[in-house]
Amino acid sequence: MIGERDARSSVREPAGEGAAAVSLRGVVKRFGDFTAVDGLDLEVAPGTCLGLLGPNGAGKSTTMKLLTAQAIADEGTIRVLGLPVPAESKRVRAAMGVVPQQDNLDEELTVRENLEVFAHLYRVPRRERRRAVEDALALAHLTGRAHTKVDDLSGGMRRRLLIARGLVHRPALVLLDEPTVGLDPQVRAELWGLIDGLRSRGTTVLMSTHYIEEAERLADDCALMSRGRVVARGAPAALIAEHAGRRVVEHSGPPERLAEVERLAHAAGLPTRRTGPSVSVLKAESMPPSLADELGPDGAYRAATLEDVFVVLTGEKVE
Ligand SMILES: Nc1ncnc2c1ncn2[C@@H]1O[C@H](COP(=O)(O)OP(=O)(O)OP(=O)(O)O)[C@@H](O)[C@H]1O
Repeated sequence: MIGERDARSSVREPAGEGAAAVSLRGVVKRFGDFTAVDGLDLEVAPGTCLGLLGPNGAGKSTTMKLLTAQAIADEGTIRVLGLPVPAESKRVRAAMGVVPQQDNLDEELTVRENLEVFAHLYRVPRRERRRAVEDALALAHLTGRAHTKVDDLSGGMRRRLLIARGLVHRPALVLLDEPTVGLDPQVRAELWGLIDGLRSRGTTVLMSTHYIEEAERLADDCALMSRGRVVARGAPAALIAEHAGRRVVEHSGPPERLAEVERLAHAAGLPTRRTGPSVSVLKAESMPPSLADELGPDGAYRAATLEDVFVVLTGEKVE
């Protein structure tokens, strides 16, 4: 029988040259009559950070749960670090780090004790445990708080500890489910620094988020999910270029004026999105001069963003 430690070292390198760290093919997950994940194909290259982006209910959390076998797919195949899931889910769970959306830290224990418990659970060898805990403390900038009880930490510190706890065994792959949801901008920026640091260590990161800026800042590659499927995939800049072009022109006015702008833009094959009391025409750089004349000179030009792509492809507003 293979030991936990052997299991860890054998899955550290995914099988085969360039093999994906995570691979889902044709994955379907239903809850009763409702299909939450609907034929999902997704691969994450080793050493990259993939942002799984999508509106509420798109199926991001369910996808994460399928990777840890907390949910079992009805159809399709899943491989994580070269191993099939759920068949090898125990080995897979030992080899990866999972940072849940919900804070489930042990409030009675200190920061260090929380990390020690997980180092033990993840079977970090006894002689390496102290070092592993020190490294995790340093990574999360919590060395000075090692003896503080979790109960006495700020929200941002708790979230950093939650991430550090998922990293204490130096996993090759980390799953981050909405790592900064509900946090204030300053704490969010702190966590972005921490997550960025993982990439420089060569850790593969799969991060779900519905914050566009988070994906834009951190992800090498984004998979945009809507209704259980990936509707677009690529580096943020490439997605913007493909779906929103370089420039966007915003026209404001009463509802009938907005509807007219939309009609003219669509007739010319240009996508649009509503932004409050205005309508944005995407790919404005390819607008025929005759259309520019018809729309008039009152438009405000700006650079296209990933948010434009998100809204156009998912039909959802950004929070
Ligand atoms: N255990 C369950 N039973 C029934 N329906 C579920 C269950 N888990 C998820 N769903 C439904 O599946 C859909 C996808 O949910 P999921 O949590 O994966 O979305 P998400 O993209 O992570 O959204 P959020 O950002 O809101 O977490 C939702 O409509 C949700 O209500």
